[in-house]
Amino acid sequence: MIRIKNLTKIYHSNGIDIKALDNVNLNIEKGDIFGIIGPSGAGKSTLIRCINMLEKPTHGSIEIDGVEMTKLSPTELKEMRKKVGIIFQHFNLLSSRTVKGNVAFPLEIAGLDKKTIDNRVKELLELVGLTNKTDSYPSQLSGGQKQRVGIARALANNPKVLLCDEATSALDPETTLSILNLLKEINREFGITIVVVTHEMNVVKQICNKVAVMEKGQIVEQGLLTEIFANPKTKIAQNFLRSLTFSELPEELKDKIRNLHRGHLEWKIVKINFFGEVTAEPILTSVIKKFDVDINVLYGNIDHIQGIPYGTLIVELRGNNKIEGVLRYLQELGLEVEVIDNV
Ligand SMILES: Nc1ncnc2c1ncn2[C@@H]1O[C@H](COP(=O)(O)OP(=O)(O)OP(=O)(O)O)[C@@H](O)[C@H]1O
Repeated sequence: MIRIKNLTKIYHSNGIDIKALDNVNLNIEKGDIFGIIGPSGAGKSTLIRCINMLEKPTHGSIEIDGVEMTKLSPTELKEMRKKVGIIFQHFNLLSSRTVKGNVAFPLEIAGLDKKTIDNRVKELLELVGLTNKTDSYPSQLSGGQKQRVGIARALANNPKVLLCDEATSALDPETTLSILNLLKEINREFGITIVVVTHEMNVVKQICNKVAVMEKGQIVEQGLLTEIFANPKTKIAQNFLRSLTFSELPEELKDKIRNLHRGHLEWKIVKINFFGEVTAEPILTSVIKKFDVDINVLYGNIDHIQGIPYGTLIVELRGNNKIEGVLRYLQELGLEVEVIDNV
């Protein structure tokens, strides 16, 4: 559906060259919800804006549905852009137009007659759940409602691809979830391919089937979300996954740890992060059997991404001269292990 080959984008700013994209190669298949993640400045927005030629690549090729985007005339590009909708972090609505007027805008530009436009706008507002806001202005809407208008507008010309540039970054978690559910529904119902640029792993976790990780203008890792999740190869992907577990201990847990009765045995508080097929329970059982230590589970949190478990366990290990061996064993099993010294 989208084939990107050797894509490079260099910005020229105040006499210096900034290589925002450095030889990017990417294949996005029809029906994918494809996540592009990476830290600030990695080149995510530049990449998504190159896909619909809002940014002109310095070199390389972008093919959508068999059409080479970089070679189109202005008229051909205008026609092709109807196939590629885009939504933005700050919605980019026209403040002087009502909800209806915003959604109608691309249809007016396409030169459709008033009756067709009215019918299509009605259909779109029903789809995004905004029929009761038809005549409201953007300033009268919540962030989530504004993004729903953005989505209706982006879908107006029946695109094959929907690009989402940090589309939920300005929204609270609950509203984010409702927008992500709407995107999922659109993907399922109309088979629209969706490309999602985000710096939040949580967004990717909710909706994407595939993901590419970007760093310094390059794609450093890509594949099925489940594969990357089960076996992240780069440091940056590992860090993104870590953002799904918690880094700061809850106060109640700190109190609990401070008040533990220790006795005379050697002890350590250990945080274990696990992703993928390695699940916690059999591991703890085998540690107890193998090392003859006591394990006191202080905290546990397990969630799933598309059926794959991940989570955090905080345990107290007790047992003289055994603990270092346990830590090594857990690491060998591929678990991320951290000794918590100070709480
Ligand atoms: N119009 C521009 N002119 C000059 N440099 C730019 C321009 N747009 C982006 N850049 C630079 O290109 C690099 C990539 O920027 P880009 O916005 O694509 O990254 P990003 O991953 O989307 O970051 P963020 O998550 O902060 O939006 C950065 O170094 C940025 O400063």
